[in-house]
This record gives sequence, C-alpha cells and structure tokens, in this order.
Amino acid sequence: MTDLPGIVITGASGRMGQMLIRTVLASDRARLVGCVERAGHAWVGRDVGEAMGGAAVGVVATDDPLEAFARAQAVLDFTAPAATVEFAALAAQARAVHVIGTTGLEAEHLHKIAWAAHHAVIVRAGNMSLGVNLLVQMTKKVAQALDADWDVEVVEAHHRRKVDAPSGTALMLGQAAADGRGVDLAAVRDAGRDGITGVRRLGDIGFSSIRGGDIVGEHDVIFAADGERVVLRHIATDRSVFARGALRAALWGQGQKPGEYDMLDVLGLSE
Ligand SMILES: NC(=O)C1=CN([C@@H]2O[C@H](COP(=O)(O)OP(=O)(O)OC[C@H]3O[C@@H](n4cnc5c(N)ncnc54)[C@H](O)[C@@H]3O)[C@@H](O)[C@H]2O)C=CC1
Ligand SMILES: O=C(O)C1=N[C@H](C(=O)O)C[C@H](O)C1
Repeated sequence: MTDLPGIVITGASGRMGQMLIRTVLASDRARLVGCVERAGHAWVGRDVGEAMGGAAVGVVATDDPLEAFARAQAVLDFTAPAATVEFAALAAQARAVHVIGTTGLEAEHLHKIAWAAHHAVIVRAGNMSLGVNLLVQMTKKVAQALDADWDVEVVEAHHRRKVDAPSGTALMLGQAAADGRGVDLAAVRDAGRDGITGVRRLGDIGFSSIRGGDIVGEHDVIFAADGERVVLRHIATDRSVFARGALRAALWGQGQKPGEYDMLDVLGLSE
C-alpha cells in the first residue's frame, strides 16, 4: 500500500479539487498524501473528508505547498494561472510529476512552466478527458482534408462560474484545426465578435463562448461550407472524466524524463 504513488491535490475545495479527492481515494493505484488550499481558506487545517461533508480521511488541508509536495510523487493542479506557475517551480524542486489542468494560461505563464519542465515531468492539457483528446485528433484530420472554403468555428458552453474564455479545450481544438491546415492560429483566430464586424475573413478560425447554469463542458467544431456542414461534438456530463484523466497522467508520468507532455502522450495518441 505504502509503495503506491503519493498524490497531492491543489485547489482542494474547488469543483475539480473535490472530484480529484474522490477519484484518488477510490483508486487502488495511488494514495492521497496531501491537499493544498490558498492561505486563509476555510478548509486549511481541516480534514478534507470532513470538509466535504463526509467521514475523516486522514488528510488535512494545508496552505504550505512545498511541505506537501515534498511528500508526493505527483501533484494534481486545477487552480488558477498565478497559482499554477508557483506550483510548477515548487513541484520541480520536489521532483514531483506536475499534472496541470488549469486553463487561461498566457504566454508569461507558459514560459515559466516550460522552464520548470527542464527539471521535472509536467503533463499539461486544457482537457484531460479521453473523448476530447480523440476529438482533437479528428479535428486535425478533418481540417487537413478540407480547404479554406470550409469555415471553421469552435463553439463551447460552460457553467456560469467559469472565469476564462475561450475555454482551454476550445483553444486545443482551434490549434488542432490550424495545425491540420498548416497555419498559425494567432494569425487566424477570431474570438469575441460584437457589433459591425464586417464579413468573415477566408481562413479564419472562429470561437464562441456560452456561459450558463451548471454546464460541465460542451464543445462543437463546425466546418461550414456552401450547402453542407460537418459538426464534431463532445459533451462532458460529469467532471470525473477529467479527474480520471489527471490521475492517469500522474501515474504515466512516473519514471518519464523531465519535459512537458500532454494527454496525447499519456493516451498514446501522439502522431
Ligand atoms: N484540463 C481539464 O481537463 C480541466 C480543467 N479545468 C480547469 O481547472 C481550473 C479550476 O476549475 P474549477 O475546479 O472549476 O475551479 P474552482 O474555482 O472551483 O476551483 C479552483 C480552486 O483553486 C483554489 N486556489 C486558487 N488559488 C490557489 C492557491 N494559490 N493555492 C491553493 N489553491 C488555490 C481556489 O481556492 C479553488 O478552491 C480552471 O482553470 C478550469 O478551466 C476544469 C475542468 C477540467
Ligand atoms: O472550467 C471548466 O469547468 C472546464 N475547463 C476546461 C476548459 O477550459 O476547457 C475543461 C472543461 O471543459 C471544463
């Protein structure tokens, strides 16, 4: 039992944090050794099982990430960009595999994460589900097959509390379409249309975001031509799909060389 990889979960009280706690506790391939929340959070100092309204599980939430990471073989991190950058440096210091699910990361954050990956294994993906990662591959293939007369639009829908847009998944799908077409996404990205936008530019990849209620995560990639449309769709109905993917990534990362990986590497879907 004690030889199983020890897992620390950051952002423990969050929507994903709580799902990750349940997933790791239910696993016979890993053990929960720590949970981290931000300083001042009501969970700090409390057993996380009790904080979730159940029985004690023997893990008390801390606001000291380095102390927790030092006891872990992997860190599952679904928090916020500034926190994730800090955790990347600390996980590298502790030589723990850092699984990053956090989205909304910008160039400055990605640069710091890439630096940490010189010293430790990092697995990062805007979506850890098997289904979305298959959709990424399908999107690239369809984009390869269709010319720029097929307008590409990525439409995503999420719960009302999501803070970033377009979603990390939408950006992965847009990147896959751009890769399939052999173009630079930054040059063709069209997000946040409003007002007199002018006609659609040939070759652009458009993004639209819906926010409402408790939607877990829905993504369509639409290829629209004159007279016909191809629509690729993924619907997540339960956050457990992301948590299972994250735990799988943590186990896969044990013994890998330092570097930055994604879920296509973990799932063996890389080309
Ligand atoms: N890659 C994937 O498969 C998925 C990614 N996500 C992403 O994960 C992130 C979190 O999503 P949710 O759980 O819905 O958000 P949430 O807001 O419910 O949870 C975030 C948690 O992080 C904690 N946190 C923030 N700063 C912290 C710090 N410095 N130290 C410790 N804890 C800190 C907050 O207190 C909160 O408990 C988002 O970026 C979201 O887009 C969500 C689902 C799947
Ligand atoms: O914030 C969420 O909830 C989700 N975020 C990820 C994203 O930005 O794509 C993954 C999933 O769609 C849920």
